[in-house]
Amino acid sequence: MVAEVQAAPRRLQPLRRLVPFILAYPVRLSLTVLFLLTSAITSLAIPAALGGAIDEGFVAQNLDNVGRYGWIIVSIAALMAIASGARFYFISVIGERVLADLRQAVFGHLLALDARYFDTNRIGELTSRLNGDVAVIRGAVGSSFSLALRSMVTIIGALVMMILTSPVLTLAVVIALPTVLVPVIAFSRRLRGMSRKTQDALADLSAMATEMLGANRTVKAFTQEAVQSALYDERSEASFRAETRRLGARSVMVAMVIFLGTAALVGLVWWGARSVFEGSVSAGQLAQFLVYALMAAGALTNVSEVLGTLQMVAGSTERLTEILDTEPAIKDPAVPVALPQPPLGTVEFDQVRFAYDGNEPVLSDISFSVAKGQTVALVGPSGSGKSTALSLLQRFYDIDHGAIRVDGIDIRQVALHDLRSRFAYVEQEPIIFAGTIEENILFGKPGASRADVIAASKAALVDDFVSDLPNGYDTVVGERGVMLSGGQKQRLAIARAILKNAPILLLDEATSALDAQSERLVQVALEHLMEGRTTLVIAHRLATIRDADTILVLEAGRIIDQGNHDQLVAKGGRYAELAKLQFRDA
Ligand SMILES: Nc1ncnc2c1ncn2[C@@H]1O[C@H](COP(=O)(O)OP(=O)(O)OP(=O)(O)O)[C@@H](O)[C@H]1O
Repeated sequence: MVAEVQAAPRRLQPLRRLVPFILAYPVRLSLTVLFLLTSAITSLAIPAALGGAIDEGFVAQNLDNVGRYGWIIVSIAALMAIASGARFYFISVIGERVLADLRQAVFGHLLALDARYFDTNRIGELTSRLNGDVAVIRGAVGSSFSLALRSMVTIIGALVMMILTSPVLTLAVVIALPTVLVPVIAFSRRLRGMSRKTQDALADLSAMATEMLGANRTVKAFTQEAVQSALYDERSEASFRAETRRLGARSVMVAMVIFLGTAALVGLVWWGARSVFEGSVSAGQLAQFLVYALMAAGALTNVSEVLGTLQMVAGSTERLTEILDTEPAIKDPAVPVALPQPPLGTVEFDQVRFAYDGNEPVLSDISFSVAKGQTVALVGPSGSGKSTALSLLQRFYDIDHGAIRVDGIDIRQVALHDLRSRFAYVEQEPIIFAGTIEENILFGKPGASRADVIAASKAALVDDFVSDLPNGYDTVVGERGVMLSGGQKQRLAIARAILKNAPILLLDEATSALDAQSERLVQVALEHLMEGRTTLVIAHRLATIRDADTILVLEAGRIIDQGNHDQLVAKGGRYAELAKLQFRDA
């Protein structure tokens, strides 16, 4: 919203950011300029030939000359047609190319941004920038840029030809010009701020649609259809009103240009007729001059129209470059330290303290270590900071104090890719993508062979249900895996983690129990996954913590107790209470 206030004085400046994208294609750009100039020059030659036809043909009553000039005009027109077509093609292709590059750059950059960025920005708003704003630029880069360039060349060319044709008449035009230009410029200023506002309103709208459509089951379950629909209507109406205001202002501007332009033209014709009667200008010259003046005026109108569009493009470009300019807070170190090879699989938290956005610490003074192959269970009431600990280990956020080490190396000294390659993460609510079963498993290790996928599936007991599906591994599972049961989704996520074959397993156990049969299958799959790996598990099942080498009991972001199950039970106290209340099958 701050940017919206700043958008006005910056005017078309954001467009400069598109320049490097365009300059990346020098050959296409040169061809565009070549055809642009050819089409402009040829279109300027036609009125000159017309003037000749009038003076040497019509006024001199010489039909041969009329024919000769006719042929000249047709030849020029042919050249102009070819050049115009080629110009349209090349500039459109550049437009599409720039667009694809921009879209790719923004998406790639978004994926590289850190967790905190996504905590504070709405996903729907970001996808709207990626789609809506890119579309605005697409609409303009091909047509408006082309029109703006062509109009500018035409204005300059026509002006030169006007001076060559009749300096006196040109002087008259130059004197009359400000009466048209001044109001137009004043008005286009008002249009500026309006553009970004309408874009923001649109982004808001599309963010809401993305969110609500994604959550359509929740909407239905809470019978929120009418309420959300009304809310959407309200915002849609706001967007409509903003757009209407902008269109109104733009229409007034167009009307103004038409009226002032016509009035100026009538004055010019009168002044020209006077010059012809006085004998200082020939009839052919006047006709020629008027066509140039009309061309210049037409081009000027185009410029005023294009200016409105370009301001919109500037707004969209700005919203996209804002993303490109956002530096990820979590980055690779300048000189990354390599993790040991082969991996040791050890984890160490050393007096770690962390707070989300400078609030109360969510974790304080957290110290523990996990040896190779050990299983450490994190338990504690909701909100005690268990998930946060796993996020910190994967460096989704940077800690405020202390150190986290993997294989003895501070994770801030390691390249992010290397660090995260060391973990297999199984989330509480596994994320399943809209593709096929195989694609979902391959997410763990892109490029793995079908045989490896099947081996992982077998270990995760995914193979069982996949072989019953009509399309097997090529079965499309629907957005977020809606076509799979809860247990199947969990096993699919486990297969993905098995395929990744990382030395350290991070497991966030599902809180809700599946039915006994499903639960048993998931358990077997998990046992296969944990085999030979160091495991950090946020445990909700009694069976899991019973098997853990060490249990860390968290409360309000601190480790209040640790030991194995039997030791902790023997101690009584907080753990025993938790065990009674919190753990499934307790
Ligand atoms: N992205 C975030 N931004 C700000 N605060 C957060 C964020 N994620 C979690 N918190 C806060 O941090 C605290 C610890 O949350 P965390 O998810 O780590 O707890 P948890 O022990 O895993 O809880 P649960 O068992 O309910 O998942 C909570 O008070 C929560 O509100």
